[in-house]
Amino acid sequence: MPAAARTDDHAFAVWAAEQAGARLLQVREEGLEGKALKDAGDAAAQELLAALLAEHRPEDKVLSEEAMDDKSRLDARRVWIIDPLDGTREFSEPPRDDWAVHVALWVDGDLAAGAVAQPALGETFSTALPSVVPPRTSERPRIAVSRSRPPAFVEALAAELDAELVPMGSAGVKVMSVVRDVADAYVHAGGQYEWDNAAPVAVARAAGLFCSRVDGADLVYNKDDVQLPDLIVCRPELAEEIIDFVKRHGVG
Ligand SMILES: Nc1ncnc2c1ncn2[C@@H]1O[C@H](COP(=O)(O)O)[C@@H](OP(=O)(O)O)[C@H]1O
Ligand SMILES: [Mg+2]
Repeated sequence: MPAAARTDDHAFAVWAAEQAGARLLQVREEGLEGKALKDAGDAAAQELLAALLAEHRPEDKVLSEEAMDDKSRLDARRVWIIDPLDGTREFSEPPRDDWAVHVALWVDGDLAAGAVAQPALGETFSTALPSVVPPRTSERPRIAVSRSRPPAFVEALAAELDAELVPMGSAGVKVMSVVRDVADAYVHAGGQYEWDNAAPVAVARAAGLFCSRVDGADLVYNKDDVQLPDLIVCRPELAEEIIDFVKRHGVG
């Protein structure tokens, strides 16, 4: 473990996400396919992250997609919100690289640190070294959407903004696509959970991107109900138009 990760939560998030990412790359080499590969990936990454958190941050609570929800987190000051494998479907389709490991830390009411590892891309984005979003390379806005379940309203939004849709897997990968100038916005509705977007939003905010619910409200984490069904992450100049569209048309 790097010395900084002992005391620095940003560095710990990066290290833990990369450890789980390395484990997932190994699992992908074990000859499994389909559901067996998905299940093995979810289990291996969960086991590794749970062990690292128990050993190195024993006082903290954890909210994970792959573990029972321990409600004592609601009275805690520090809660790690993790998705050991986001984009499980794409993980099971090698050599796709649109899957990720999410590690976020929530402290006293808001996200305080986060890392999103994209192991098959060899990249980790984090609050340890906030990303600098490159200048926009596309004149037409590009909107990242779910590859397997794109929300219907995003097509109408794209038509209004004269935008192009860029389908890909994983919420973390879609948020990082905005950080990387592969897309200019990620707009989602219809279902998601805190672990799907906590670490990505921590990273995107640190990079200066706009992040909110689709109606412009704040994203709130470590709630009793962990559903967080919709969000926008975009270049700041696109936020008003997107929220305005949702106010006029809804997300139905
Ligand atoms: N309508 C929905 N309801 C619940 N979860 C959803 C959802 N749409 C997307 N997600 C979750 O968000 C993540 C990204 O999905 P997508 O690739 O379709 O954009 C996936 O996480 P997991 O892969 O961790 O299950 C997926 O389960
Ligand atoms: Mg997920």
